[in-house]
Amino acid sequence: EKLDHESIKQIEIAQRSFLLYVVSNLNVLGILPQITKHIFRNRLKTATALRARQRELFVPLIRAREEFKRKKQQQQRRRQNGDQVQEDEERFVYSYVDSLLDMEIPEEGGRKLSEEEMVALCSEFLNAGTDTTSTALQWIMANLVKHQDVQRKLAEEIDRVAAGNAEEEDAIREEDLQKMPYLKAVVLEGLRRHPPGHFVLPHAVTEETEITGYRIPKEAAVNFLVAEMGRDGRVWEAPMEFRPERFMEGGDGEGVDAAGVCKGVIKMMPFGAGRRMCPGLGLALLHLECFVAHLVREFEWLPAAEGEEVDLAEKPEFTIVMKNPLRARLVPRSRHAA
Ligand code: HEM
Repeated sequence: EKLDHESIKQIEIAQRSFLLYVVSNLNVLGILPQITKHIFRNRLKTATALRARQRELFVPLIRAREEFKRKKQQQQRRRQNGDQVQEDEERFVYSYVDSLLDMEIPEEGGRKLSEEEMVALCSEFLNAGTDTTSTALQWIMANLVKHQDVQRKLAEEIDRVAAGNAEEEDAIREEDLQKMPYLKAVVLEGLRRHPPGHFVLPHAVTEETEITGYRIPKEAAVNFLVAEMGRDGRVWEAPMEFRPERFMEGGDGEGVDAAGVCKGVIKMMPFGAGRRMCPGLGLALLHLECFVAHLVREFEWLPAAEGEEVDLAEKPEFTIVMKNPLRARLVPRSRHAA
């Protein structure tokens, strides 16, 4: 909140450059790394330079936070000792960086994280929490442009629920979102049809195991066909069609929860499953519902030009993005005209 626009822009550039470079150039180092790290040493050099830029941007912020935290802790100790402490205006809200500063690694003698490790974790956290959500949002809005009937039905639901809000209150409240089942269905359908990740992060088994006749060797990389699961014709009717109604009463997705599970069966898994499932699931759904509700409440989303079709072709980046990014014509909804 306190960073100026330019500093945020710099972080955005550093994050995006790092992410795109690593995804398209460093995967090869996973194969025989002892050899490939020499053959592709220039790629490693570029990635190291991109990481150095992140360090340059993040370390001052991490140190400033550490200092602020120390000051707050001192104030608290003095207050506990009965001293008069001048209240400063800034509240202390426990943040992700605070959790990194507090962390101790029991397996390594309780040592703290190094700055280098904190930079890497901040970078992963920022990418995990932004690229995924913005990709999902773009796919959902693209489908709303393509399916005007769905958009109309959604706009009606939003208006109906938000109608009771005070005139000057522009924002849709979090509790309003709970009363919008069709909005939830639109978001779930977006995640089913276009999961931002077509795979989860690679997993491995700690011991050799057998699953339905397949031997999984110890430490072999295991992954899941996330996108295929959501598009499986044996589970979903007309799986390639965007039909939020399927998540409503009587549909083939009725009862499917945010994690993609219905009565103990995993029908889709855009957030992964099990212990390493996405920890940001709740926040992501809240963001998506909140953004979609506001975007649809404020504007009518129309094709960019008469007869222009929305192209649903995919392109792999860090997530699977729209090959041709969404172009749309936005018309303010009439409630503003009054
Ligand atoms: C639509 C939005 C999102 C989708 C589709 C998504 C999806 C995923 C998936 C598929 C995984 C891998 C799970 C696995 O390997 O089994 C994952 C991991 C992760 N996600 Fe998300 N995610 C989203 C939003 C977020 C947000 C908002 C945050 C943080 C604020 C976040 C933080 C993380 C982190 C830290 C991990 C790694 C967890 C671990 O390795 O234990 N994600 N996410």
